[in-house]
Amino acid sequence: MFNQSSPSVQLSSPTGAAPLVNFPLPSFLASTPALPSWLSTTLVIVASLLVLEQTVYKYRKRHLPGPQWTIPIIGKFADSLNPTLENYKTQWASGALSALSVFHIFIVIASTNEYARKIMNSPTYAEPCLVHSAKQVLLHENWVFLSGKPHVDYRRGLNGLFTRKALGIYVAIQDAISRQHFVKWLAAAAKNPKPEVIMWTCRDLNMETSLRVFCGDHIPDHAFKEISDKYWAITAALELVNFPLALPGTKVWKAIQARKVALKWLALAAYNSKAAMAAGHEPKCMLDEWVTELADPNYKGRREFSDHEMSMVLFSFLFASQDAMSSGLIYGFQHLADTPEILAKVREEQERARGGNYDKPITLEMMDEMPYLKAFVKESLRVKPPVTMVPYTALKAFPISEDYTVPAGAMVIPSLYPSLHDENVYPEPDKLIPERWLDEKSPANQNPKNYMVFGSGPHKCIGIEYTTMNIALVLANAAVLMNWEHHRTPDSEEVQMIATIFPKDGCLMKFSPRV
Ligand code: HEM
Repeated sequence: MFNQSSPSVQLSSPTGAAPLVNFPLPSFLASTPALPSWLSTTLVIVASLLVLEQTVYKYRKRHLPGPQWTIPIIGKFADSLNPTLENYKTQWASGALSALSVFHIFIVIASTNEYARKIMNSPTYAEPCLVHSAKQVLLHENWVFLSGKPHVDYRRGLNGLFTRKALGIYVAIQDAISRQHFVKWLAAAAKNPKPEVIMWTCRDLNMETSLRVFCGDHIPDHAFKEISDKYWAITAALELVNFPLALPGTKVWKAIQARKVALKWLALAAYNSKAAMAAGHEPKCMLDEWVTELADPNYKGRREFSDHEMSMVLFSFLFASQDAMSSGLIYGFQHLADTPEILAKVREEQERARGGNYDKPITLEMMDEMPYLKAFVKESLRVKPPVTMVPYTALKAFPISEDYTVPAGAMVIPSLYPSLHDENVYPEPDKLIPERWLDEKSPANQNPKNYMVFGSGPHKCIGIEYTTMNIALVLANAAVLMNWEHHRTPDSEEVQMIATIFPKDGCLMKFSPRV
């Protein structure tokens, strides 16, 4: 195909020194005098652009493991459309840092705990970009995209929404909603002798819990349904890199429409909450807590938040929690069903902590008496971490190691999964062993930096206590009110990656009342 005596395209290095590449043109281009000049010019331009693309890729990748060439224009787009944990495991195994490219977005993947934490703790070099579509979906002005001091200050103002006092309000809502959903689950199971996929039922439970915790009664019931029905469009758009234009009909466009609906209702809730608190009502949800805190004369931070701004904050919480929490709940159910000895211990603890009275709503004080359940939740999230990696963007050239600098503008992805499956810290890393969290001297407890389920650094998850409390509470009520059998399939242990991770078969369960 290539002829040594053909003319060549030369590309200079950025320093202007020797050419980086001297690429011979294919002989059919060089020696076809019959081609019209416009066509040969076009072909030369196209060939030059293709060569440039490869050269830039190789220049950025340098010695990192990864494909030697990138597929023209789209790169590894096909893989990013259908990501698998197996492919990522191969990528992680290829090196502490490795590279690939999708739609000209150069991506560096970090697999070790050291590099993952370095990326997440270097705010001057890198900031979270979540996924490529996140700014379109969440809106550019959303607080989660702030960095440095403005981010720290804004976040400090939100910490009041996750205090123990606030969690005490939320726990009552979570308890009531989980019971209502279990009644529905049992009624549906009584009518249908076959096991059912719990992927959707868990997502519905989580959506209603989140919206009621965030908004209480400040939005009507049909708003829950509308947000819930449309939310899948947002999940579906969370590919690492999407088709670049949000044209009508594309996944990102559909996600934007769903966000508009959610923001409309959340802003109405903010408006109603402000009115209710001004009228002297008791705080009953997260918004009420927020509005009350802002009105407290001792409160030091910023006091004015528009309804739209509040709606964007709540939407950031919904966005951060809907997929991750649903994943955590589904694997919680699956893990308990697959390990009856652990479920038996959870039930024994429930008996002790609740004195056998399961009609009484769970309180935070009761949850303090459930260390085994909390250890189980922590371990279940470790074995199957909902978030396996968190994409960041390099704000400037980022000298991540002695011999490699991530180019400015590249995506740089700290992977969480490998840290959570490090066998030096978690012997038998794929095995579910809640006890490893009950022994303070265990390697798991001695190496807290490896527990990356919620990230690390200034953007570490703000909802950690909220999350563990909610998953623990749902499983606590489920364990005492229901029995459930896992219908195992060849795909039960296979992982499907849709923003977060789920069992590939959707997790088939058969529920029955516990009498
Ligand atoms: C199983 C459930 C959850 C998991 C696994 C999870 C995990 C994470 C991870 C890995 C990050 C990125 C951290 C980083 O960049 O260092 C994050 C950020 C965040 N999470 Fe969560 N999360 C969960 C639930 C929640 C919930 C329930 C909320 C809110 C109610 C929430 C709110 C947030 C927010 C707002 C951020 C961005 C924080 C910032 O930029 O400062 N998450 N979460």
